[in-house]
Amino acid sequence: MPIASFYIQRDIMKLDKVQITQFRNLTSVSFSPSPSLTVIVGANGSGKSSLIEALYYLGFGRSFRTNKHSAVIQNEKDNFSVFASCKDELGEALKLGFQRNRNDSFTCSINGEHSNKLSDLVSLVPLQLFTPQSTDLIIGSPSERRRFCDWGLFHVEHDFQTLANQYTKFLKHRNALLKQQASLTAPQNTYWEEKFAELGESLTSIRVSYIDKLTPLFKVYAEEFLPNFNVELSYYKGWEKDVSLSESLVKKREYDGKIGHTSSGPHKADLRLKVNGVNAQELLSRGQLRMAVAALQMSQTKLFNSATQRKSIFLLDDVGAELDADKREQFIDGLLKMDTQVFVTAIESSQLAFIQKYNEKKMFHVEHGSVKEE
Ligand SMILES: Nc1ncnc2c1ncn2[C@@H]1O[C@H](COP(=O)(O)OP(=O)(O)OP(=O)(O)O)[C@@H](O)[C@H]1O
Repeated sequence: MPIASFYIQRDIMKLDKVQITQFRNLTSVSFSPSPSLTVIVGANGSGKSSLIEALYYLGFGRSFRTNKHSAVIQNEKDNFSVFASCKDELGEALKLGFQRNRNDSFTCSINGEHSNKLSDLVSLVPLQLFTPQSTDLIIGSPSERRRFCDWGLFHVEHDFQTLANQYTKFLKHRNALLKQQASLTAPQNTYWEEKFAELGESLTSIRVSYIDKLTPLFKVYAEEFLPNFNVELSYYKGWEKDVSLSESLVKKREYDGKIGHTSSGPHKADLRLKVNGVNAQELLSRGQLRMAVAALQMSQTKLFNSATQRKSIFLLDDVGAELDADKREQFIDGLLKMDTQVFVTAIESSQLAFIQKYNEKKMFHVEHGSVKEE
């Protein structure tokens, strides 16, 4: 039986012990985070972001800083590993692990059972990240925003990943036909386009219904974080309005043939954010863009909680950068109110003076790759 189906009901709640080995400058680190707020403080280069990056591997199987897995493996070592123990919703212990080797192979483990299917692990660890670079969600390419929606769908809709994988397979096949300049209307090829259109429409309807649920939640957070702006979220499905995907594909066949790939479909979709009627990046300051990202992520957290009855994990790296004290507090307050397990890094604890008010917190100090509880 595949591990994922065995563990399908075994949703994790909170990480209660973390062990990181040979990850950047973290040779061997072990700590027990708070189920609520964990604060990690340390000087530049001490290893704070590395610790966040290692946790991120449990939720995504990759880094948010580099595409080269070998860059995070400690110099002169052959692999790194991250282990975490947590309780599932029945209160039973669950042990999760991820190991990546220099030869690029990796292993996920769930209660000692090994798997090389990443989704087995990451489906158990609903995790979001906020860093100073998170403004890419708004100013970056549409793929960033599709990834954002798809994170929610992956964790909320059981069939989403299978559908998305099938769609990608048919997209690749249609693109291959276009590159070979094959006739898409030839009897042996029509199946591919028809099926591609059908999958594309299904993927779109699942995304549209997700965005419909997200939008009212986002409105509430946007009013809180960007009170002086009129913020609107809309979804571009990836082809022209008022026609079906199949009609759009027919219309663009010649054009697609020239460019050698498919120009219509949910792989071209986008989530658009307008502020006072113009694109958000044209009007908002960097700090305000970050607040818009925070509002998007908070609404995603809220939707995740209500759709699954589960709680998620939130990593906030370098929270002092370009978020003023009030906004930091508002952000962390909001996440903790939703019973999210929050990890925050800062260079100095004075950047987080407001955390005194939280009872259930733990503070750690990172120095030259070692972590001590304060
Ligand atoms: N593969 C590696 N092996 C060993 N050390 C590494 C590796 N990659 C990076 N480092 C070192 O790990 C240290 C920790 O970096 P990290 O980015 O975690 O620091 P940080 O505490 O977040 O600092 P800042 O506040 O400047 O962002 C750095 O000194 C870096 O040079």
